[in-house]
Amino acid sequence: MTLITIDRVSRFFNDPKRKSAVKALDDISLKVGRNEFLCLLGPSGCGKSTLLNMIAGFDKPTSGTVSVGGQLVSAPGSDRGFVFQQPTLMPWLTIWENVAFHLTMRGMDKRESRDKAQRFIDMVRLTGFENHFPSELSGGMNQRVGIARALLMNPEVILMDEPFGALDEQTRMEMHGELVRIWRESQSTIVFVTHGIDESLALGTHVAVMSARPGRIRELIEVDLPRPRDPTGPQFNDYKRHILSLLRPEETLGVAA
Ligand SMILES: Nc1ncnc2c1ncn2[C@@H]1O[C@H](COP(=O)(O)OP(=O)(O)OP(=O)(O)O)[C@@H](O)[C@H]1O
Repeated sequence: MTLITIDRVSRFFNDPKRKSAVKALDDISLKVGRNEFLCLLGPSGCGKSTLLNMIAGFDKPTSGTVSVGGQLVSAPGSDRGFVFQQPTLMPWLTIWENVAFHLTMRGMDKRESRDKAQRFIDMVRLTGFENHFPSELSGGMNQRVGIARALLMNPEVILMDEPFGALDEQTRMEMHGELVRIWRESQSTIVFVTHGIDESLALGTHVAVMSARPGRIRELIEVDLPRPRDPTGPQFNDYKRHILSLLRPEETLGVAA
């Protein structure tokens, strides 16, 4: 069942200094089904974040439409949780207060919001760190707090913009395993921006490969690999080779010539 529909979306940004317009996205159409894990993959500047921001309602298409759950997106809403590249936690609040931030902002009683936050603190495996402050946790742990905060609102879809980009390789791989477990447990739909081919293949049920600016969808690939995925396995490498050929068509032609 389709949850997100991106229909013929283009986005131009005005560049007043150069008196020109930047075409960031060109006629993008894409459907994301409920419970899917879609990775938006492409080179730097191809418009991945711009597309994600439109699903979030932070930005609007120049033409075309984005809808979530059959509703046209025109502004941010609690049906869409967002996890940023940096965890964006409030350093003066404890972990549980950060996770429960949106509830307390809405005036929910402290005890009730603490109880609600606990389920998600447990889910991201931070039990025991409830009263710590962000500065006392590692980068990966803080990113888990950001994920718990997004999950708490029980959104239809979780939007993630390169959330593990700042982590070391080993922690990133550990976070991949955790995120897949959380995605399954919470039965959520995830749209995840990355420029890592391995990362997209480790996580996604689908990978939308985008071309360099102006961003277009080169191919939507369904990833039919068992989990946990083996990044050294032959099938994984077949997918990787295919994605590389989509991302570097000019270079491939150059080599062939
Ligand atoms: N607010 C803005 N004003 C002007 N140009 C913008 C704006 N936001 C994005 N762009 C341009 O749109 C294009 C796409 O940017 P975007 O950040 O979406 O790419 P990206 O694929 O997410 O890149 P990265 O992987 O480096 O984060 C870029 O050329 C960028 O300069």
